[in-house]
Amino acid sequence: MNAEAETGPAGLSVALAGRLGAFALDIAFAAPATGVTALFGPSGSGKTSVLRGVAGLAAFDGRITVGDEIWQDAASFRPPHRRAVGYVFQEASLFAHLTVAKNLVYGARRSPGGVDAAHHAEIVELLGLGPLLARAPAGLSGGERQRVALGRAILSRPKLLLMDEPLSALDRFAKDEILPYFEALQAELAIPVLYVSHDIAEVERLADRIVVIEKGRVQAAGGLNAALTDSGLGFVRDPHAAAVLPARVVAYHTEDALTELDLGGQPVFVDGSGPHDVGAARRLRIEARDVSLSREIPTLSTISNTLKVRILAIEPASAADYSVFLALEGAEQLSFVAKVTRRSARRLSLAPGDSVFAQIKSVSLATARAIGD
Ligand SMILES: Nc1ncnc2c1ncn2[C@@H]1O[C@H](COP(=O)(O)OP(=O)(O)OP(=O)(O)O)[C@@H](O)[C@H]1O
Repeated sequence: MNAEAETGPAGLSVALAGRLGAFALDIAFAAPATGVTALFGPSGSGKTSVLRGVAGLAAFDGRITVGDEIWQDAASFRPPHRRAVGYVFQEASLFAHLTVAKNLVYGARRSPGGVDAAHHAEIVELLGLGPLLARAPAGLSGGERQRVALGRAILSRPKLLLMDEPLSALDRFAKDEILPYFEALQAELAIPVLYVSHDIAEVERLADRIVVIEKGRVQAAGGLNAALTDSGLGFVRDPHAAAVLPARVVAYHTEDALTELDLGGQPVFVDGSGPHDVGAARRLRIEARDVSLSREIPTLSTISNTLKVRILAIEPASAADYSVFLALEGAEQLSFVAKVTRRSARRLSLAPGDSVFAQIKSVSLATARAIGD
């Protein structure tokens, strides 16, 4: 996967270097003007330090530009209060003595345009905050508090949204409840979002791009699909390793309750997901262990999703298995991975460059969100 720096003039560009005690940070990456860029990496790799540096809360050397604004370079350093960031932390720090309604407009009152009623109504609607407005923070659940914190951050009209593991303090149930709100909101945001996480399931659902950080350095950066299926990165070694691919809804087949999508020119059928808007972009999640390979079109099979693919590479996954890296025929930039036994790979004489058929046992819509470009 190649590091990419092309984001156009309105994007975010970050280059920071410096020390925090014994820890050395030296990173550079770019993010497009819209969409979610996940900063992903192990604990202590420097993710929070990057966000703090971007917000001006930690003083590193370097250069930061947001749209046409220079926040920092060799000659200048904007202090934190002059960097229009919305910052959402692990634990929402709401004002205990103010209602949700007043917490929400706290940031907006200080923003240049003040409170915009239409924007306010839209954010309240997207985050489902209406029923909470009169409540005090003390009575809210963890997920509700995070929705309020996110609403407040956005109503301050930031040029950049920073989210530092906003779901990590929540249990799985609360996470599942809040994720659809995050997805809906992020699809509407017209600013770059940096999202720190070490939960790959969150990244699969929310991110458009990934910057992998390790020991204070950028290990890799690129689009979600490319990162998740990069043999050089660790994602494919997870037992639940999955690729996430952009698809478009073509039709809903009422008689079978199946949604048909177009994946790089090939049809894919997804069940149980109800009617969808024809033409809408969606992301598909395909787990490597749900993919099997065949030399011929499997006709006598109950599996309905078969994709024409080309083998890019074959690598050992365990003593018994290989990871087979695949590109979609006709849309080679889209990739996914099959986990197959070494025995089967030998039996089929699988080799890089071969055209084969991938049968997908289970394919799901990872989220209601599309993958941004
Ligand atoms: N003010 C500081 N002084 C000294 N060392 C610091 C300071 N702030 C952070 N560090 C160190 O810098 C390294 C990176 O920390 P950082 O919080 O950025 O990592 P992270 O990737 O966000 O980790 P986590 O996922 O655990 O939050 C850590 O080793 C940390 O101990």
